[in-house]
Amino acid sequence: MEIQKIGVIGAGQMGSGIAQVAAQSGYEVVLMDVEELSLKKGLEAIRRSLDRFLRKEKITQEEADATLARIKTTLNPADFADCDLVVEAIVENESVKGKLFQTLDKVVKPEAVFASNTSSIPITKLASYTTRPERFIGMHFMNPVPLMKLVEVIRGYKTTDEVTRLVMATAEKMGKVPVEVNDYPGFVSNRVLIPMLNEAIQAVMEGVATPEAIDTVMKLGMNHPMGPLTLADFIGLDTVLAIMEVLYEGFGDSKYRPSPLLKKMVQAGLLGRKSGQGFYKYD
Ligand SMILES: CC(=O)CC(=O)SCCNC(=O)CCNC(=O)[C@H](O)C(C)(C)COP(=O)(O)OP(=O)(O)OC[C@H]1O[C@@H](n2cnc3c(N)ncnc32)[C@H](O)[C@@H]1OP(=O)(O)O
Ligand SMILES: NC(=O)c1ccc[n+]([C@@H]2O[C@H](COP(=O)([O-])OP(=O)(O)OC[C@H]3O[C@@H](n4cnc5c(N)ncnc54)[C@H](O)[C@@H]3O)[C@@H](O)[C@H]2O)c1
Repeated sequence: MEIQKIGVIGAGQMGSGIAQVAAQSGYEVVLMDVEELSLKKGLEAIRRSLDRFLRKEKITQEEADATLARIKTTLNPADFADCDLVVEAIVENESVKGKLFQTLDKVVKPEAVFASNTSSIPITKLASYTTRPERFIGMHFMNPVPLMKLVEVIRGYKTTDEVTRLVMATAEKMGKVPVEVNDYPGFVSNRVLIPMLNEAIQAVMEGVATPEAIDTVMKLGMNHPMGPLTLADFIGLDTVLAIMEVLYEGFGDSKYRPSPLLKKMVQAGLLGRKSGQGFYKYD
């Protein structure tokens, strides 16, 4: 089987980035969301990113135009019927993702591969919502997708070798470096990263230091490109909380208990950059 047409569901931070790199790599792309406004915002984010590459002469105007021409948007899952690969990047919630995959399973051709960009939810669990667990896999991109090289590839319990090879090759064609990891909550990336962010949030709650000071310590002390609070705001505090809850539930270990401050901020709608405020304010 060859991948020619890729469906992407969710036009948020990750979905818009995945649609962009897929289209930049020559794939035909269908991008879906629940409302026109989200699709419009997703396309705007893609244009902004392409403009940045244009300014740095990393791409030509023709390449930017061709990339946008390869992306079709829709609100209708039926438009995914002839996709070869469908990548899901919607809210980090198992039952919402499961319901979506049940819908897709009925309309997308049986030989198509389903991939989830989930940050933490076990792939074997998500695959169990479909009738094609052999053709279900985790394809975990990093934020911001156009810049970050890594794609964590996670097999479910029933994922075939053929599907794993196909998805690794697709990630390479997108200019990414696929790394295969086993199917445990948070995989490798978030099992290691997100507890660090949660601990930094705990340090803010306990008054160890201000967010600015904590970020400066990690940037100058550990050469991190972004401090942990800036990164948490960048990822989205709702997503950071959802990942901690998956780790806590998945491992049953109190070391993964989400910070009460994190919970309170999400309850207050302070989700970080995407809501205009988190630990910092954004224009
Ligand atoms: C949660 C999960 O499930 C998994 C995850 O993703 S975990 C999060 C993983 N991601 C990270 O850890 C990101 C850490 N941060 C970084 O690496 C860097 O801050 C960054 C690459 C995001 C930005 O780099 P920066 O130097 O801090 O800021 P900035 O100056 O804005 O950007 C650097 C360059 O990239 C460009 N750039 C940034 N975002 C871009 C985008 N989306 N598209 C195109 N270009 C972009 C900027 O234009 C800038 O270009 P110049 O060199 O010409 O100035
Ligand atoms: N933010 C990150 O740094 C990051 C990195 C890697 C993976 N992820 C994962 O990617 C997924 C998306 O995260 P995000 O940060 O892009 O979130 P986001 O909030 O920016 O975007 C999610 C998008 O999905 C749409 N959506 C929600 N339910 C939908 C449905 N049923 N059908 C179609 N569209 C729907 C929303 O309207 C929104 O536009 C999550 O599983 C997250 O854990 C996030």
